[in-house]
Amino acid sequence: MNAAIPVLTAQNLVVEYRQHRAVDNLNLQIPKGCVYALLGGNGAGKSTTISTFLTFNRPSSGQVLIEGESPHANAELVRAKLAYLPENVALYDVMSGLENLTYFCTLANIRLSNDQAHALLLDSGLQADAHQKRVAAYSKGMRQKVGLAIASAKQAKAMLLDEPTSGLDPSAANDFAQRIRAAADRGMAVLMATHDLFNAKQVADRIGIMKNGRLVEEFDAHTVQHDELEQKYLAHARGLA
Ligand SMILES: Nc1ncnc2c1ncn2[C@@H]1O[C@H](COP(=O)(O)OP(=O)(O)OP(=O)(O)O)[C@@H](O)[C@H]1O
Repeated sequence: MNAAIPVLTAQNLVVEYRQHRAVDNLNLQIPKGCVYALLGGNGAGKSTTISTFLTFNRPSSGQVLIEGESPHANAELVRAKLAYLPENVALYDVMSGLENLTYFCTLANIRLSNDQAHALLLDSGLQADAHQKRVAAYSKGMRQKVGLAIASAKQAKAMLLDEPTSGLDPSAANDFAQRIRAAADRGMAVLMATHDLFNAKQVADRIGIMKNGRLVEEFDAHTVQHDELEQKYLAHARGLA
């Protein structure tokens, strides 16, 4: 792949539900190794953007691209290149974390040895004594770690996360943020929709604020302090920006 091509691109993306424009001329580029946090109030269009990359929605006009190719023209791209962690990671409750990981990898034609599966779970932060326990007994944070292990095993080029830290206690949210950062540092591109400004500041390289389907502001996360970020966010939410 040409290194100059971003992993995830939205080009003049418009997504409409009947008459309602949920995403309005969105332009985004997320290169390898970048964590992009998409902020915005309820109904801003964040989840619709993520769903469009996953081909759950079709663009009304414009396009999304994965490494320069449209997943709407080649559906295989989503399976081969993306990992998706929704707010509640869908796993089989009757199986252990280890069994879920190997099962989902088998579906993706990836064979893991027992040692590789344990190593992936450990690397994703799931403590060893939980690997063989049924997922029914897992906390939300533990389920997410299995989701991260699946994403790592797939060697996904990009990970899409919707509200990943909602409902996690501060310590679990911090731990999760560090795992996301580590995945990006290994080269993954990450698009994360979140209401968690603290987490966004902590983990992201770029931050975009959406309102009424439009990207109203975008900046380098390292150039703003947490309180500035909160002020920017509130100014857009209150219509003052
Ligand atoms: N399946 C759907 N059918 C019709 N309208 C929808 C559908 N999904 C979302 N919408 C509308 O599209 C707009 C954008 O919704 P979206 O869920 O993308 O926002 P969001 O920024 O993710 O919000 P939240 O933070 O509440 O999850 C909203 O006005 C929402 O009501």
